[in-house]
Amino acid sequence: MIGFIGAGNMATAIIKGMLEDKINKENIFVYDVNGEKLQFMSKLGVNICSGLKELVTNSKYIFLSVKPNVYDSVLNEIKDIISEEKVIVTMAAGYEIARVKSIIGNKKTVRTMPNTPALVGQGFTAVCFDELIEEEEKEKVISMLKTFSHVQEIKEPFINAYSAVSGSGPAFVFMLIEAMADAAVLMGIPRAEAYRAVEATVLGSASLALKTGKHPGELKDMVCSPGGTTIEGVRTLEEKNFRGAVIECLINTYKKNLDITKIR
Ligand SMILES: NC(=O)C1=CN([C@@H]2O[C@H](COP(=O)(O)OP(=O)(O)OC[C@H]3O[C@@H](n4cnc5c(N)ncnc54)[C@H](O)[C@@H]3O)[C@@H](O)[C@H]2O)C=CC1
Ligand SMILES: O=C(O)[C@@H]1CCC=N1
Repeated sequence: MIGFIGAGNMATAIIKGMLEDKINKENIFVYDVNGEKLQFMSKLGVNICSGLKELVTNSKYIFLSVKPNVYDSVLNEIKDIISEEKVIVTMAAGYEIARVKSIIGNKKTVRTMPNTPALVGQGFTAVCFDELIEEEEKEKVISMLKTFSHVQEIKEPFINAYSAVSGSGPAFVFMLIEAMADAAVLMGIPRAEAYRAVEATVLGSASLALKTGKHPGELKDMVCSPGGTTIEGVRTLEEKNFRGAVIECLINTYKKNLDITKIR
C-alpha cells in the first residue's frame, strides 16, 4: 500500500506513472489539505483519505509530496503513528534523512530527487536509502520509481548535485527551448511550429546521445560541416560563454541546495 501526503505536481506525476504501469489504484492512498486537489485525485480512482491518520494507517510506503516548508509540521503530526515497518519517502531539496529522523525517530527513510518529466513517464530519480531499509523494500521502492522514471541509486551527499542537474535541470532545458523558439519566431516561423521544431530537436538530440552512447562533442562535430553554417553558431555560443554560463548555473543551483540544507 502506497500513500501520498500532498496531491500536487509531483504526487500527480508519480501516481499517473504508477497507474500507467499497472500499479492497482486500490493500493494508492492520498491526503491533501486542499479539497480541490483531492477531487482531482478521486477522478484517477485512488483512495482519498480524510486525514493523516487514515493515510498512515493504510500505507506501508508514505511519500511526502508536500513543499519542503511543510515537511517539519507534517512529520511532527505523524511521528506518533509511524511504526517500525513503515517507510517514509522524501523528495524535498535540502531535507536530509537525519532531519527526518530527528523528528520521527530512527524509522525507515528513503530520500529521492525526482523531476517533472515524470508527468509523461520520462522522469529521472536519484534515490538513497538509509541503513534500516531491507533489500526487499529497496527493490520495491526502486520498482515504484521505475514506473515513472529512470532510477539512479546514490549516496546521500550526492543528492544536492542531482537536485541541480536532474531536479532543476528541466527548468534550464525549458529556458533553452524558449530561447530557441523565440529566435525561430524572430525568423518568421509561427510560434506553435517553432515550439514543435525545437522540442523535437531537443528530444531527438537527447535520444541520439543516449542510444549511440557517443560523446556529445562527437555528435556536435557530426553537425558542423567544414566552412558551413553550424560552426558559425558554435563560434557565437563560445564567444558568449554558453558552456561557462551553464556550468555556473548548475554550480549556483548546487550551492543553493547546500545552503538550504544548512538552514533546514
Ligand atoms: N516541482 C518539481 O520540479 C520538483 C519538486 N520536488 C519536491 O516535491 C515536493 C512537492 O512539490 P510539488 O508537487 O511541486 O508541490 P505542490 O505545491 O504542487 O504540491 C504540494 C501539495 O501539498 C499540499 N499540502 C500542503 N500542506 C499540506 C498538509 N499539511 N497536508 C497535506 N497536504 C498538504 C498542497 O495543498 C499541495 O497540493 C516538494 O518538496 C518539492 O521540493 C522535487 C523534485 C522536483
Ligand atoms: O526548486 C526546487 O526547490 C525543487 C527542487 C528540484 C526542482 N525543484
